[in-house]
Amino acid sequence: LIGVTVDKEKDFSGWYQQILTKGEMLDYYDVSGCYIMRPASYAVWEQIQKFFDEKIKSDGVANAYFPMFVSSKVLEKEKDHVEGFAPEVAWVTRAGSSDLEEPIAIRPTSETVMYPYYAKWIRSHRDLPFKMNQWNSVVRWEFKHPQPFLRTREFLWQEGHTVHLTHEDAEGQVLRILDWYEEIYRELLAVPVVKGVKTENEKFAGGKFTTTVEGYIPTTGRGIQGATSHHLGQNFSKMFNITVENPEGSDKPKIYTHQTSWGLSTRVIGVMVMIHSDNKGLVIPPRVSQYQTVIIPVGLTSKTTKEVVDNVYSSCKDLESRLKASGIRVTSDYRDNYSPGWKFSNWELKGVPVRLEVGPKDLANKSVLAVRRDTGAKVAIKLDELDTELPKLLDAIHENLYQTAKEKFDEHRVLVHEWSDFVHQLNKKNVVVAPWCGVPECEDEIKDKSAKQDNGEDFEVDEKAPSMGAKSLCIPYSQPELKAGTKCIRCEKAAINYTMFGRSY
Ligand SMILES: O=C(C[C@H]1NCCC[C@H]1O)Cn1cnc2c(c1=O)CCCC2
Ligand SMILES: [Mg+2]
Repeated sequence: LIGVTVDKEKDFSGWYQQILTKGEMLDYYDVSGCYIMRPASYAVWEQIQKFFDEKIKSDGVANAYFPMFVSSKVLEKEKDHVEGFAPEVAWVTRAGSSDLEEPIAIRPTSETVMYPYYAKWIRSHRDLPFKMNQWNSVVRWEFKHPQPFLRTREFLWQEGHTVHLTHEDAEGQVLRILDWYEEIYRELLAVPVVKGVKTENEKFAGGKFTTTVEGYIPTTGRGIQGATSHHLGQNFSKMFNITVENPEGSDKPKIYTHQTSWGLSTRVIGVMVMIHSDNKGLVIPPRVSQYQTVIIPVGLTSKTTKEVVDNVYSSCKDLESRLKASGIRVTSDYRDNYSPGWKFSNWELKGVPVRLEVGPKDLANKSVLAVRRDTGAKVAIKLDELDTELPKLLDAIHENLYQTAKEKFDEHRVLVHEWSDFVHQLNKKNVVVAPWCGVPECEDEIKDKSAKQDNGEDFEVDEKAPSMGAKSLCIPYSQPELKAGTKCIRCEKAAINYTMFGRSY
């Protein structure tokens, strides 16, 4: 097993594929666009599930499970948002050698699966707020170039769907979930994101408004949508007749309920890897790493006496059980057919945050040598202080990963007021915050006119690469002050806000 042979800056997608497979996070599968999540990446997803499940349960959300199959008459009930995506819907048309009477869709999302039953179960305003979530997988038969974790034909996610008596109650739900999404990124994945609202062009067509957390990939200078939380208004309750009797009296008209839906998927793992990992392999933030520490015996040669060897191994095993008892996710590498040096590279490839080297000299000093994966720094830690020092070291690593990524994002998010500067900044791997008029046609124009090189030439179209046109990423909640008379970055209309634009995934 050799290390990474591709440079992150020179061949980003080749590098990305290599560290995922060599770091044993993922393997390729014989159905195109589908991948195997191996334990190292599934462990990340489990940490995210643990964190988020606790939050939503504290908010009164119940988990449930609905069938993955959707009949065509039900799926096509939500006309406007399905037909836009219809090419992505996968259908079952045959079982064994006999064709099905009616083809059956595999869920691409579960609105049309769940909402007919919401209409059946929700009768009185006392049933509200009604909150359910599914941890499941969905299928979208994407035709664009697949990317592990970022664009796959099946992915794991959670999809939350809530029902409220009022618009405001639903809005509160949307924003609470958005805050928890931001917290997953910041506190678990050490990834900074910008919270905001999607423009009319980019929002979920079936909803009222879409909120989002937007990430940034420094190597490509591209923005990436991290998760979305939608206010659906009464669009779906009118379509599926999800109503409650009026609390003010049964003679009053029934109330169409106000709904939300929100989703975060295994795409987050791809974002984390792309931001933190390096040319030695994966760098996994400690709070989501399958193993936070790996213990490796060192300093043993063919001349070392059996007594010393045994003492090193027994000390390692004691250390391992002590750290496990204090809640650290620890593993060890006692393979006697590999050298310590080989092991160091192997565990760096896997991205384990801290390596503990344990040798006769260390034990003589009653210490171990801790080596950080993020900076490579080495620090001797007293054996009897490990229980307190190691958690601190892991938190320091998390903080460093987050601050490093935040500085990069802040440095590459530039304020632009002149169109002549817009494309130039994109070509310097920046995302742009610019005054904007809010008109959808203007956004289309910005996308068309921004797929340019600095000399004004178009980029040659590479069907494998995502487009070079800049999309709106979000209207950030934190807005620069909009001075009266400020013009839209692209057209001469008055600007109504500052919007973040960027090339994206
Ligand atoms: O899925 C959503 C909205 C919503 N679904 C639930 C989780 C939150 C949010 O993603 C949008 N959407 C995306 N993609 C597709 C559809 C779709 O509705 C329907 C048809 C197939 C492809
Ligand atoms: Mg899609």
